[in-house]
Amino acid sequence: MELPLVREFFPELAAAGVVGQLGRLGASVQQWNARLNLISRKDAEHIEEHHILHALTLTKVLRPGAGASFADLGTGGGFPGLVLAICYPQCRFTLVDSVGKKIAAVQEIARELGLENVIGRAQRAETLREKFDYVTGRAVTALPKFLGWAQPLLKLARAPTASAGEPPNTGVYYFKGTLWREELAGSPQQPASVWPLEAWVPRPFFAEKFLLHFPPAPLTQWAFRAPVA
Ligand SMILES: C[S@@+](CC[C@H](N)C(=O)[O-])C[C@H]1O[C@@H](n2cnc3c(N)ncnc32)[C@H](O)[C@@H]1O
Repeated sequence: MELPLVREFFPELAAAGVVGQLGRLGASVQQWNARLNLISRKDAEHIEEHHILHALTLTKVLRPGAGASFADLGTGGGFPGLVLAICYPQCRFTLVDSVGKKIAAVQEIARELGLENVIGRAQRAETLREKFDYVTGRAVTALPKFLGWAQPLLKLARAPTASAGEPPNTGVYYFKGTLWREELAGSPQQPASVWPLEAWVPRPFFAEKFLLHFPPAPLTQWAFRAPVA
């Protein structure tokens, strides 16, 4: 699969030689989608923009060092997890979804692409007990609930970044529309950074879509309970 938009908006990835792998990922997910509803039919037709490009916006801010560990919660057809696994072969990715057949497909896609840095977990995110440097998610559940699953999975000690001297940027990365403000109103846990995706990919599909970053927080900060009405 040719990826002209990826080449246009992520020339650094073309230089890094990963566009071919991303194209094979797109083709493989489309093939699987014909058998199994991994992603919606409309999204499958626009897989480059809706899934690959969307997930790639994370590479504008992530700088994981070698050996860093990621959990992608509610990965569905492997987004953003599989895209990141291609971009960061030096890191380890645990892709989690409660639907077993989606994880079976994601594992098969990873095998077809020769991605040795991916493992799948068919289980509910809230039952995970491992620790990770990064937790990612898109379109999984409301933010307070997602943060409640994700924060306990984060290592509190910061992992090294790829370039010495850069600030540590581990934590939770979640994609969300403008609703994020409403969902976190009154919560002590506010994002440390909010990036509008349109700044990186100025196309209508990315309008009002954001990437939010929450650094690892001690228990007292993430265990927020909404006040009883
Ligand atoms: C709308 S899909 C999004 C999939 C993918 N993140 C994407 O952006 O294309 C939401 C996924 O979250 C999964 N999910 C929902 N609740 C979950 C939970 N508690 N633990 C693990 N996966 C969950 C669903 O099975 C589904 O595959």
